[in-house]
Amino acid sequence: MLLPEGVLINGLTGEVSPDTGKYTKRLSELREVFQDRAELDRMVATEGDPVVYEVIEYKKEGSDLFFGTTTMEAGNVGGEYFMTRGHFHQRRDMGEVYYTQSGHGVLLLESRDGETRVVRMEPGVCAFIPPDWAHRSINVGTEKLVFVWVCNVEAGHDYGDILKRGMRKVVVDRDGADVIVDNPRYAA
Ligand SMILES: O=P(O)(O)OC[C@H]1O[C@H](O)[C@H](O)[C@@H](O)[C@@H]1O
Ligand SMILES: [Fe+2]
Repeated sequence: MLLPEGVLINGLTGEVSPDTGKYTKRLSELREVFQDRAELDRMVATEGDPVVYEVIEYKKEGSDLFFGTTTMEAGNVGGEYFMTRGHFHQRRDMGEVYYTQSGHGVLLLESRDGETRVVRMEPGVCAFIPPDWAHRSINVGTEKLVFVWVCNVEAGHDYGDILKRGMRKVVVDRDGADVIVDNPRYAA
């Protein structure tokens, strides 16, 4: 029998206590994700391959739900803000919840038929990600972006389409403001 438990989450650092697993994504592992690969290579070589985000989870064998945090560093690659890979769920009938704790971000979503939506990620905003919308989070601020996510353990990740083609829109820095523009590399 699974037992109830209170899990302490630090909304400024993303620390989860207790946690059951974590991983870090560094810039060199996200080469397909960014437009300016020469600049990315330069940053990897000269800036010590910076951490872009860390995921910490709390998952109990036998449960239908799991949750955790994603903590995104501030930064950009040639003006394109640090972002997650982005994915659809393998299970097309399963959505997700993202509850922003600190920082400033953009949640970029794309439906199967190519509609784009944006939900601003600000502390206190709980984003509803409906089933079958691809989702990517982007740190557009100057501090860490920390959010709690809650998902069904069966949802799974489908990275294929997004890693291959990118999303239709990208979020870039223009004179300190975040703007959403067409992805120059997007190939339908
Ligand atoms: O897996 P990515 O698209 O790079 O996003 C990183 C992570 O972001 C959120 O925390 C999701 O809930 C995770 O399932 C996801 O893995
Ligand atoms: Fe997801």
